[in-house]
Amino acid sequence: MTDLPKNQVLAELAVVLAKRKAASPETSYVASLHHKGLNKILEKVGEECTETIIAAKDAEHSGELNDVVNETADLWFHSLVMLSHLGGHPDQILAELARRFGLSGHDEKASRDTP
Ligand SMILES: N=c1c2ncn([C@@H]3O[C@H](COP(=O)(O)OP(=O)(O)OP(=O)(O)O)[C@@H](O)[C@H]3O)c2ncn1[C@@H]1O[C@H](COP(=O)(O)O)[C@@H](O)[C@H]1O
Repeated sequence: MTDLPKNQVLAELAVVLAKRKAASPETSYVASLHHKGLNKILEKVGEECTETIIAAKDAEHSGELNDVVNETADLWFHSLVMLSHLGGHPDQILAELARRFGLSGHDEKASRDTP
C-alpha cells in the first residue's frame, strides 16, 4: 500500500512492469510471467476475465462489490502485463479512450457501417 496518487498509478506501474522484464523470475511474479511468455500471460488474462464475470454475477444478487473490485484489479493488472510484454504502454490505451470520449458508441458504429 502506498500513497501514490491514483492518476499516477498506471504510469508508475508501467515503469515497474518494464523493469521486471530483466528481473529474476525467482523473486518477481511479473518477471515469472514475462519469462513464461505470452501464452501464459494470455491464460492469466482469460482466467481473470472469467473470475471478474463470476464476481459481477454474484454482486448483482449480493450488492457487495469487494470481489468485483479485486477481480477487476487482477484483470487490469494482467492486461497491463500483456501490453508491457508486447512493448506497449498504458498511455496508448488512455489516448484511445480519450479519442473516443464524447463519441457515442452508436454513432461510431454507424460511421463504420457506412460504405
Ligand atoms: N498489481 C499487482 C498484482 N495484482 C495481482 N498480482 C498477483 O497476481 C497473481 C495471480 O493471481 P491469482 O489470483 O491467479 O493467484 P494464483 O492462484 O497464485 O496464480 P497462479 O497459481 O495461477 O499462478 C497473484 O500472485 C497476485 O499477487 C499482482 N502482482 C504484482 N502487482 C504489481 O506489480 C509489481 C511487481 O510485482 P513483482 O514482479 O511480483 O515484484 C508489484 O509491486 C505490484 O505493484
